[in-house]
Amino acid sequence: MSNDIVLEVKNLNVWYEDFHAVKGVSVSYPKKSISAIIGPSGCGKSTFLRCLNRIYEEVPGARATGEIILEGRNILDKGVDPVELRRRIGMVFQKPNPFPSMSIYENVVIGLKLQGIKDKSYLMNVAEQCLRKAALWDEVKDKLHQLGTSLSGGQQQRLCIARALAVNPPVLLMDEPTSALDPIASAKIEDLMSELKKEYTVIVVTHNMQQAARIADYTSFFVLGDLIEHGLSSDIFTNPKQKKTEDYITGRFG
Ligand SMILES: Nc1ncnc2c1ncn2[C@@H]1O[C@H](COP(=O)(O)OP(=O)(O)OP(=O)(O)O)[C@@H](O)[C@H]1O
Repeated sequence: MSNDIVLEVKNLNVWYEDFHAVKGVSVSYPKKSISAIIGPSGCGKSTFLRCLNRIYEEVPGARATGEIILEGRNILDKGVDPVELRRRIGMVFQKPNPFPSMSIYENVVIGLKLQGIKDKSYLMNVAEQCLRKAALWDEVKDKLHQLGTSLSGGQQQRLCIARALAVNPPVLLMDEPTSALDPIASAKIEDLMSELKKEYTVIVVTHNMQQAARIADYTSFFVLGDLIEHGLSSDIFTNPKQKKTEDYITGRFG
């Protein structure tokens, strides 16, 4: 695996019982880049993303074969602790999901507290850094002890991003992170993603092709569990190699 690659997926297959949802997908993710996953509803985008930090396992009857190599290990191996894995591969969901009983500050530092870190000044320092990285600090610095759920939807999503960053994962997964937000809040998250790629690798599922074209360096196009095409977004959106990709991006199919 080249040094520039942080995550490499090799021949990934996923089944829900006997339904084959992801079919032999191979793709590599370079460090410090944004990759988008696009495709029609039900094509396996979320299933694929959910394999990358193994949360697919929470669906009874779901199983995956193949390899997902992170830091030299196949994360699908039974010996890999999923809790530890999720500290290396963070995730942000479609609907902002701050912990409802926790303050803004507690939401950010909970991952570190669960690791046994108690030093208050260290925790406050990390909270500030992560809220700054999530472009939320200025809006919340005077109310860190209010409930996370008291924030607006877009602020809650940035809080969830800050929470994911607190354990310093090299890879951040985002499953339609802006689809529940208004256009202004969405634009803020897009700007934030472009900022985050200076340090992190971001892999995002989106229904919004304009969003993929705007922010993603690379795009994967899925249909019915197959990866039809993966490449530079500039190629996928202006000069796709596959007829199916062209039909999809021009709105003739999907
Ligand atoms: N928990 C599940 N049990 C059984 N089948 C599932 C489950 N989750 C998803 N599937 C099936 O797997 C396929 C891929 O679903 P997935 O949610 O990954 O698609 P998607 O591309 O993310 O769709 P959407 O864009 O609509 O969110 C679909 O046919 C779906 O019905």
